[in-house]
Amino acid sequence: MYQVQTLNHISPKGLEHLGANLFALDNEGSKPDGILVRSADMHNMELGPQLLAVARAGAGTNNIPVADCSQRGIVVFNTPGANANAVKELVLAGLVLSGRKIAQGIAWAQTLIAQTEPVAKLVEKGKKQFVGPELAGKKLGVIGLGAIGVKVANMATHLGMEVLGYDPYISIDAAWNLSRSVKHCVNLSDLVNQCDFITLHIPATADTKGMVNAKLISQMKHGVRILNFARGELVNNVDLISALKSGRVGAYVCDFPCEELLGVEGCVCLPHLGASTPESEENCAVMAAQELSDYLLDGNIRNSVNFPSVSMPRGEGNRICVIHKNVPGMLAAITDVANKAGLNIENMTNKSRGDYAYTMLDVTGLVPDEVGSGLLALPDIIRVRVL
Ligand SMILES: NC(=O)c1ccc[n+]([C@@H]2O[C@H](COP(=O)([O-])OP(=O)(O)OC[C@H]3O[C@@H](n4cnc5c(N)ncnc54)[C@H](O)[C@@H]3O)[C@@H](O)[C@H]2O)c1
Ligand SMILES: O=C(O)CC[C@@H](O)C(=O)O
Repeated sequence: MYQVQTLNHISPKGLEHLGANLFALDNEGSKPDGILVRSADMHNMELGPQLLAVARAGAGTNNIPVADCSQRGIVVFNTPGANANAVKELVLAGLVLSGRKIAQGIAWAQTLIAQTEPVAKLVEKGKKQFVGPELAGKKLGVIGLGAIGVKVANMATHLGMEVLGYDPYISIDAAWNLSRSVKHCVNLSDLVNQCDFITLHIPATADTKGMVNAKLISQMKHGVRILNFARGELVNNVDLISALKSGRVGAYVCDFPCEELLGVEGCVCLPHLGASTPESEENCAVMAAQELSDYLLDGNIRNSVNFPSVSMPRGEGNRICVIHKNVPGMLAAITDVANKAGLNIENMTNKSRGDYAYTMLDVTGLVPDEVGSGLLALPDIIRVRVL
């Protein structure tokens, strides 16, 4: 029985994929084998030696200590694309909110109840302060053309916008899905200096944190409207607030409120609602639970952010799963231990990713305990499981 801890609310539709006879859900989680998480910050969490995997029901994994997990042989999964439509739809709202001063208009309309003049008269007198531009005919810059960025870019072409995209690491799949009317920018300056609206769809990493700063803003068009449904850390808030005050930035719509942004004129903060639809919560939970179950029960890895994708159909015998360093001689050393134990290797697969690699052997015959201990005694072996 595997113990699974949930650190956030995970849609019950996803949890149904963890069969009650094989998995025990334990929210106190003293010694979980697997963790299901959404946005809970795991950086200061103590991760026990028994922990095998963390499945993020969502896209961003910056709340998880991924490098530390890799070193300890903990597989981290995410759910690529599972919430992309939900975010795309909220970006549509964000585009309109950034231009038409809707949030400010709604807040103002609420104040009219206390006035002496009739509300309808006050509305017609006051509405001119909330005039804002249409989207059609304007230029939208999409930074990051992954699962969400591609959907946003394609949607914007249907709104009559001219769309420019920047992503030096775009995947082949994403490129195939991108509308051919999206203009490809080879550098960021080329995108930011011509766009009326800019939307961010990149992960928060050491390279991207604080990417929207005074220097980049100085290259943008005066009055540019910026949307951030990716991560708060991508934007230097001090620089952004000063640009909002000077009018260089016309509006900032973001999904990541923080102390300094609240109450700033021109800034519209949503409470991290990008993925908050029943459909997306369910998609993410189902995908994350399936990934976790497939790894815990059969050792297969799909959609990991720190280990390679490795899957093999399960045969009759035992399966030996080995997480190891990506260094020469490992396969020979692993198969040598199996051979010495008299095991016949029926099927085998091995893949590497960066500094790490994963090998699975399907063997006939019972696997003696000394195989596990023999493998673990080898240099550069991180984790061994016999399933
Ligand atoms: N607001 C929300 O609730 C919500 C929901 C989902 C995702 N997100 C955030 O949005 C991000 C993107 O999600 P996704 O599903 O599209 O992820 P994704 O991995 O499919 O796409 C990210 C894209 O960014 C590109 N990229 C990376 N570094 C870049 C850089 N320096 N410049 C330009 N492009 C760069 C990658 O090549 C990739 O194509 C996530 O990492 C997450 O932080 C937020
Ligand atoms: O779980 C959520 O509500 C947000 C998820 C989102 O930030 C993501 O990166 O996928």
